Amino acid sequence: MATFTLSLDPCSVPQCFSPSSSPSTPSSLAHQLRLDLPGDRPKSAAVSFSSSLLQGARSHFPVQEGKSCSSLRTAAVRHLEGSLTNARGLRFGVVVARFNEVVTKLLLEGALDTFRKYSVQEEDIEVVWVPGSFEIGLVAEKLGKSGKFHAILCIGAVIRGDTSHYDAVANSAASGVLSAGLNSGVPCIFGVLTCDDMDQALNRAGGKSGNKGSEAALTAIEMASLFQHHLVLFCKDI
Ligand SMILES: Nc1c(NC[C@H](O)[C@H](O)[C@H](O)CO)[nH]c(=O)[nH]c1=O
Ligand SMILES: CC(=O)[C@@H](O)COP(=O)(O)O
Repeated sequence: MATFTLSLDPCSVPQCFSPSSSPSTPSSLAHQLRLDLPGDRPKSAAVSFSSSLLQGARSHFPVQEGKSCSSLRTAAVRHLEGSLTNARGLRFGVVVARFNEVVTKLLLEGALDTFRKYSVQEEDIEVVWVPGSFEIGLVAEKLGKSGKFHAILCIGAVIRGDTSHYDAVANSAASGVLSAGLNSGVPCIFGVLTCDDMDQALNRAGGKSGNKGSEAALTAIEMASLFQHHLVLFCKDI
């Protein structure tokens, strides 16, 4: 077994990944990423990463072996993937549009329910209401840049009317959330419905097509975990 130790300057870890309420704070010790690579690693082997700085007691995170891509997993290629099982301690901002509130409240309920089921603590969730989906991106970027959250979940419901207004709001919401993530370096998740009518929207807010708020919360947890547990050790500038 060959062991490689990679030392990282603690100053290189972006502030956004050391939320102010996190139990671990940067110390003068260098981060150490140890990769224990068996000579002939079996297909099912997981690579583990340790960081005493970032995780404290939660310092050992095996890379998840994805169910769907097992045929792509080889001994030589390292796969990094966020996990849904290590959500305790992750902090989430949720931006919710009031427009079509009958729908967005249900999406938010689904999201909060999912956070709870995956052990995200209520005190680690901040919900910010905005007038409509058009306003989501700006607030998401602000929250992302605050350094207080591991991911931002954006919730809205754009429902087609008689004019082209729908396209403007739907496209702006999507590009706003995308920009927020790119500009802040914090995952911003798109939980905004874009529907032709209210029936379509209600079906996706806890009706027969599931709850997209809940699905988006899962995406938020996975992305937060990917960044916090894996990428932060590799990518200084993310
Ligand atoms: N029509 C919908 C809107 N419109 C409002 C805009 O989002 C925005 O608040 C207004 O243009 C002021 O900037 N918002 C939705 O979330 N859903 C809609 O269907
Ligand atoms: C999506 C919407 O924007 C909607 O409220 C606007 O309706 P309309 O196109 O009939 O003005």
